Amino acid sequence: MAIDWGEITHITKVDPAKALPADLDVLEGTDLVVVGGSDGVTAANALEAIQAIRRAIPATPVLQEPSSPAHVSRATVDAVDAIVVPAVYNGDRDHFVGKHVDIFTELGRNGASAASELTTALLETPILGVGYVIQHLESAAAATSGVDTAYTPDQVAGAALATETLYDFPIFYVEYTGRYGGSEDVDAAARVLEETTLLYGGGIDSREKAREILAAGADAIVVGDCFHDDLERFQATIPTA
Ligand SMILES: CC(C)=CCC/C(C)=C/CC/C(C)=C/CC/C(C)=C/COP(=O)(O)OP(=O)(O)O
Ligand SMILES: O=P(O)(O)OC[C@@H](O)CO
Repeated sequence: MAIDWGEITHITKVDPAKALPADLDVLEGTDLVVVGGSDGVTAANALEAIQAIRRAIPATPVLQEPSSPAHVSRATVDAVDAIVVPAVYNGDRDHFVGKHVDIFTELGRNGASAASELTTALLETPILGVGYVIQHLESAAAATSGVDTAYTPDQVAGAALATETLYDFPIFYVEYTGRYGGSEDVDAAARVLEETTLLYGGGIDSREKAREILAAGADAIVVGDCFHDDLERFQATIPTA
């Protein structure tokens, strides 16, 4: 299904290494689901989560965000609307360039010989690059990506502008995963972006925080932990019309 980013204000990030709530109807109000995580993810648990979400909300786009090639399989790729691939501006070289060249080297090699099932599936599926700035230094995402320094708001704006004018990724992501970072970075990024979709994630667990981030200019908020930890709070993060 085509994704109309202009219509998306609430995104749920589902970690396949964590248990899903028994009743997934709670996802009814979210506009898009991303399946991904840094620790304990496998292609098998990712597929299980994707399939359960598809069954619960068949009209909602579902994306997979692998943080390693081991998280994807022919089945996961076939089951989602797009794959999102992070590139971390304030991470180490591997997590902005190295891993991407590795994965496409592998895909090219397979494509040139007996095309593997996974290569074929990937080449038929939209792959969206996401420019990330990871601002919570104690998070698993920061450890995974070699992030040891947070960006100032001016640098966040610079990374956002580079995303739009140089790298041409469709999405820029201010990532505070596990901690609420407030609206300053979003405000800085929103001032320079015209076309690129601006996402904020990290510690959103209330209507007030959701509103603050959207009011600062994010196109959408991403809610992760709260979906796994507290469904009542999760529901409060879904903006009502
Ligand atoms: C296209 C295919 C098949 C695979 C891509 C595999 C690659 C190259 C992935 C990119 C590796 C990379 C840059 C990882 C960054 C990790 C990241 C930004 C994770 C996002 O954080 P969450 O996983 O949501 O956060 P927590 O786990 O901390 O909650
Ligand atoms: O888990 P939380 O803190 O809600 O963060 C959401 C998302 O940004 C994780 O990638």
